[in-house]
Amino acid sequence: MEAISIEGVAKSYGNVRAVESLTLRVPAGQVVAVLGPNGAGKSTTVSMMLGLITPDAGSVEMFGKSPAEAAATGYVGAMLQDGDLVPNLTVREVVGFVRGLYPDPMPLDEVLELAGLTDLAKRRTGRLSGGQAQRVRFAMAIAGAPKILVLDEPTAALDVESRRAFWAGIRAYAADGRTVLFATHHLEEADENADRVVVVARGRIVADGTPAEIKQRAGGRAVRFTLGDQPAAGLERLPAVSAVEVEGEVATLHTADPDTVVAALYGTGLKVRDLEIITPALEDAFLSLTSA
Ligand SMILES: Nc1ncnc2c1ncn2[C@@H]1O[C@H](COP(=O)(O)OP(=O)(O)OP(=O)(O)O)[C@@H](O)[C@H]1O
Repeated sequence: MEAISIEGVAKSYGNVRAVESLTLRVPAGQVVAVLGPNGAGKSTTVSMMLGLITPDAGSVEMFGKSPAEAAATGYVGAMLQDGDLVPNLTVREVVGFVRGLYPDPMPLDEVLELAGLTDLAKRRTGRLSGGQAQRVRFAMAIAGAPKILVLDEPTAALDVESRRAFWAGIRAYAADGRTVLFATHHLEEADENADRVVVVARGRIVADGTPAEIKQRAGGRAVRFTLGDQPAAGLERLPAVSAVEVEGEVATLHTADPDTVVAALYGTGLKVRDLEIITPALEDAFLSLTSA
């Protein structure tokens, strides 16, 4: 049975189509990144998975249960973008309280350890930094030992150091065969932490694969050289070229096969200077996938 089964869900707000007929099946034990730019429909999808929003069409099941049943039985734990913490309780009290709501929770000390909160257990939550408060939200999400953990842009408020610690905690949690789905708009975060990346744009899935496949699909490599004042016309028709960009005197030919492009380029009669083969930055690759 799939851990998460999202079948043809759709959601509009007035005339904004936030999610359009999205289907996603996640086997148990997979760590999936839902990657997309702002407004792509990630939060709406996550909210439908958790039963916080009812889809206009389609259905969601977690291990065969409805979102409401999955939440009630502790199958799913969630960390959303916001959510206030009760300020006058200690970290240990807050996490302990949430833990007490579940039928088969994780030992409290283990939760605090995984979330990096052991040393902060006696601190009142009103006195935590933004990053520390985010760790408490993570602890609350895993306290019930959910089989499925859903996180909506979990590191948005964290600095680099806290991000690293945070992802180490998630990976440790997932290592026990648990299923994790997280939304992010950082390709690097998806690349480093997910087994599978589902790219969402304008409410639809535009790519789905391993991080390596996604990078490959996003254009792979590029051949860059100084074109000077020679005409760029015709470069896009060279074999294996998927796209051409010219900026000032520099031309960039996107391709999955740079060797073929270089060979063809020398056959054009153009004067090619400063030739290099580059791997475009991950963010550029992501943009090329998500822009219409
Ligand atoms: N409550 C709402 N009322 C009206 N429109 C909404 C509402 N929530 C979301 N939208 C719109 O639906 C679309 C998808 O939004 P959603 O929050 O799901 O995207 P997202 O990918 O999570 O974006 P972000 O990364 O900015 O959180 C956007 O156009 C957004 O403006």
